[in-house]
Amino acid sequence: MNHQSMNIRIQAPCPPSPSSVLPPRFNHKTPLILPRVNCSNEVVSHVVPQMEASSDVGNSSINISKNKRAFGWSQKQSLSLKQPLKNDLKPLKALMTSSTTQDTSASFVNDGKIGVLLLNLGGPETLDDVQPFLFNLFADPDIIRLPRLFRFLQKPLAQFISVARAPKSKEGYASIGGGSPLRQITDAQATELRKALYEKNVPAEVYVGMRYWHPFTEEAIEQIKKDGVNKLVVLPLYPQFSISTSGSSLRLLESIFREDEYLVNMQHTVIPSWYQREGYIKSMADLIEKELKTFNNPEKVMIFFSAHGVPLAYVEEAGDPYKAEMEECVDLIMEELERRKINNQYTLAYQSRVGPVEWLKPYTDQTIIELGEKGVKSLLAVPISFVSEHIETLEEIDVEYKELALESGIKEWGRVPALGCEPTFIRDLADAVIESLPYVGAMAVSNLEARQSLVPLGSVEELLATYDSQRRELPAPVTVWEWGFTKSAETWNGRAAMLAVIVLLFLEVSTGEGFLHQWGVLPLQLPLLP
Ligand SMILES: C=CC1=C(C)c2cc3[nH]c(cc4nc(cc5[nH]c(cc1n2)c(C)c5CCC(=O)O)C(CCC(=O)O)=C4C)c(C)c3C=C
Ligand SMILES: [Fe+2]
Repeated sequence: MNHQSMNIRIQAPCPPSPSSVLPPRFNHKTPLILPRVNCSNEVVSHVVPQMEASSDVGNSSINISKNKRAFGWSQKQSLSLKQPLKNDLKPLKALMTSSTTQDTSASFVNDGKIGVLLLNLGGPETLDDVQPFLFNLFADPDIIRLPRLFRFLQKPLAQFISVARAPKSKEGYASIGGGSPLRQITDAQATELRKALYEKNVPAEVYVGMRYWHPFTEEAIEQIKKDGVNKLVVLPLYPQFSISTSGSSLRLLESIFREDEYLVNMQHTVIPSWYQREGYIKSMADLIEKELKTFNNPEKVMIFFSAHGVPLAYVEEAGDPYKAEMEECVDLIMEELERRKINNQYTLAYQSRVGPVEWLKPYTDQTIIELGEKGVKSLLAVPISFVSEHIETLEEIDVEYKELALESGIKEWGRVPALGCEPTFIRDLADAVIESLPYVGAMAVSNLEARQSLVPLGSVEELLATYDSQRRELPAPVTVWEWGFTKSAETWNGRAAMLAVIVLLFLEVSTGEGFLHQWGVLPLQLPLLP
């Protein structure tokens, strides 16, 4: 990635250097909070605890330990700032307070029009949208990665898989009311975030850019340009970073930025993940604490964190920090609960796998069965990877997993709602945005201290350069053949079938004849994305 071509304006004291990319693991210490689904219009008072912000930026260790205490951070996530900070690193001071500071905002708000771009996945709004939505999803090389030689088949394959999967997906969406609630909830979150920013004296417009359905990221960017935004904070609505979610959206954004005169000159910064923010952790703990009280014996309930899975190779071969961030997130929530004298047993599993390859384990369905076998009687499901209700909470958890749990001997079942527009959460998102403002346009910071600082901020291209440099081609899931009815055999059969499909598709596309043409799947109606 060519940093020069992005023409970032550097505000930081030190010039950019090739070593200025963020560390390989996107384990950034950014703060945030989230609340619940009822996006009301209530006016929210500012209750973020005021922290004692030292004016002595030079003595970083003192500042940081104060913050750690105030946040109640664990030893595990303590900051590794060993060297003293330089006095000229002013933005860091702002980032060290969770109260986010009217004074911080004042100095950055006045000279420019601020925009916040919320990135999300998007979902079909009607049943007719389901197949084209799935096409967009499977056409994304960050979701299905074909070997270089077969890249030209990405769209035909996406068409094939989306058509094949659409009936099952449609059933799911039909059962939750005929479409995904994602757009409505994300719009409401944007509205509440704008209000929260305004209440903190930071007037900013908030935009929603979806990856696979309306309003597409491209549409949001057009609006951002029309509105004359010149300082942009990019905030993916995924607490934990994954190549398949935030990474994919940032990659798209980077390609849009690269090709656009206006955007090349717009200052921006990115908050790549924020699962470790005090506000988010406390909001999750609040929801869990509240839901536990609905059980007959709250202390006997197994807290069951269920995260959306990703293929194992993303983590093991491509360096996706998703699993590590997820585990740390769960630890932080449990530590917060322990501080509240809630010492329940807990577990983490991964749901929603698709396709023939191995995904992150343990799988949610298998874990539920095992817990039933072990005699667990009460289970509280906690969706952990996403902050809105969506098909995988409303259908997969509430219907499929609940049924499985009851069949497996679990007697009492509960589910924590997604955060949605919980006021504490939205306020913390606003704080995260405000804390990032000093970094808008300043991300080519070569300063080691800044890169080690608590905030995982980075410009789009720097983040992606880092993650690209870590990542190799996604490998085959199994490399050795084993005889018998084994996992290996299953995988190789799957691969053989996939190869056959690819060859057939290739023949179809090149000859214009075949069973897909007979079924009307081909010729393709491709241009769903610009
Ligand atoms: C952190 C959240 C998510 C991760 C990680 C993720 C990875 C991932 N997903 C698929 C395949 C599908 N995802 C689908 C929908 C969907 N996925 C997420 C979140 C994550 N996905 C959301 C929020 C949604 C939208 C839900 C809605 O309400 O509309 C779908 C479509 C639904 C279905 O048919 O099941 C698919 C397919 C892969 C392959 C993947 C990682 C590589
Ligand atoms: Fe997904």
